[in-house]
Amino acid sequence: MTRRPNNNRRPAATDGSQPADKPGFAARKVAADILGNVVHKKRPLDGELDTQSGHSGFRALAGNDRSLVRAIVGAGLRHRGEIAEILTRLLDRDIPEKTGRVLDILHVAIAQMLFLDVPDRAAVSLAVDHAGLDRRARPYKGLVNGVLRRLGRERSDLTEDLDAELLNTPDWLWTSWQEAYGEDLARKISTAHQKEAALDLSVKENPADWARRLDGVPVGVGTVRLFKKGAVEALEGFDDGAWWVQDVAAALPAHLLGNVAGLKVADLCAAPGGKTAQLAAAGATVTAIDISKGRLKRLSENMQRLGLSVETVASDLRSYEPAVPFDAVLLDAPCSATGTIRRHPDVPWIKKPYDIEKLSEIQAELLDRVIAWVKPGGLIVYCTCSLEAAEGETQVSAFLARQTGKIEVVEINADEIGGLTECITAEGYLRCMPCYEAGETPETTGMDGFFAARFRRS
Ligand SMILES: C[S@@+](CC[C@H](N)C(=O)[O-])C[C@H]1O[C@@H](n2cnc3c(N)ncnc32)[C@H](O)[C@@H]1O
Repeated sequence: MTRRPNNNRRPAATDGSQPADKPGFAARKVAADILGNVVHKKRPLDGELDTQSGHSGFRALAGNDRSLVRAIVGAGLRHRGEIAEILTRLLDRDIPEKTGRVLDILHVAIAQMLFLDVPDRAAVSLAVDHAGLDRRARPYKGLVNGVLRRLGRERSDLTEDLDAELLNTPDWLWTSWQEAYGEDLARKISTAHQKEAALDLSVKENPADWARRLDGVPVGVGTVRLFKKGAVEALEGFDDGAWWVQDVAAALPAHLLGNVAGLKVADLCAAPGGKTAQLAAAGATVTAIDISKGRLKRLSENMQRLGLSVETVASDLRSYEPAVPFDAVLLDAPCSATGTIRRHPDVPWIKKPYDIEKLSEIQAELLDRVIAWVKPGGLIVYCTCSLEAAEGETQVSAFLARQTGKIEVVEINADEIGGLTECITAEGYLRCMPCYEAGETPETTGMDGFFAARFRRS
């Protein structure tokens, strides 16, 4: 009987060791898997990188390899359009679908060669090993080797004239930003997305003192910005519940309700509780409502650490009715989260225009419902961490047209948001942009894209 060749046998490296055992191989393989899961299967990156419930290969890695995976996937997503364009310059024809992970392997290698401090030699050799060990990619091992070596040799020619801002933004998002803000601002937004965000903390009190203690800078209103990396749990004040992680822009909407001490405030779509904590720390009696029991559990854990007491309600706001109206309402509506791309570089590649359509329908429904949940004369703040006008400015225009006479806009003043005049629109709304700065800081690290509008019930 003639034996069929065993295509699944692992090839040995020249020194006799298996390529899969080489240092750094496991991290590259996991990076290609995760990149593929995000881009092709639309799985959120945070879920894949969760150390408890994420990708099994990621969970099995040591700490330094996990950091490497985060860096590779982050660069691969931030620069995805540039990498794809470089590949079209390198390849004579498209790589067919049936080649399995070949494209992901190439993206991972190019991300390292062009955007991380990894020697070409290591990136190329591990990519070639990976292709050799993957049953469907194996026939393309030579192509992977040839393409990556050519990139190493002809790097400057192949990367010339790349329109990074345009390439790294999916067409539909580019069109949306260009139509809403013009090309110049669309480019600045895209440029800001190439850079990782700083670590922003909302402090319960005394931001100047906490900035000194944590080696940070006070920005916005009650935010301390840090530029060092590392585990937040190890920072001073974490165990004592002195602060919580929250982008400077995300911290602004809660301030728009003014002095909430002694008021009954509904925090709608509250989990994991960044704004709940602000309101409770400012002395409000907070009812935090969210559809997700799991996320509310996290909110409760967060409040416990912070020593804050709030009521939690698990409910779909599309059917919820309060027993009595609140003094004020904050609606942080579910949205596309395109304002958080600096922190979540997967967002452009997992969201679609259809998501914006569906989400803006829910936002409109919630906006119409909440008017009755606040006492006459009470304030409603609506906000989204989105750059899309459909979830911000045009959403609110349509709301005002539907509810004429029942509500009025209360314009936002720059003094209420730490003097960030750039973030106030002509209509008196809040429009934060990733390319805006939150104050004078040693690094330009911007802020999340956020929209907020304030209304008073008639
Ligand atoms: C942007 S997040 C909220 C962030 C939160 N406000 C904070 O500051 O930490 C949106 C939240 O809306 C919740 N949500 C989505 N649809 C909902 C609905 N129909 N009713 C209630 N909550 C909903 C989600 O579970 C999610 O926690």
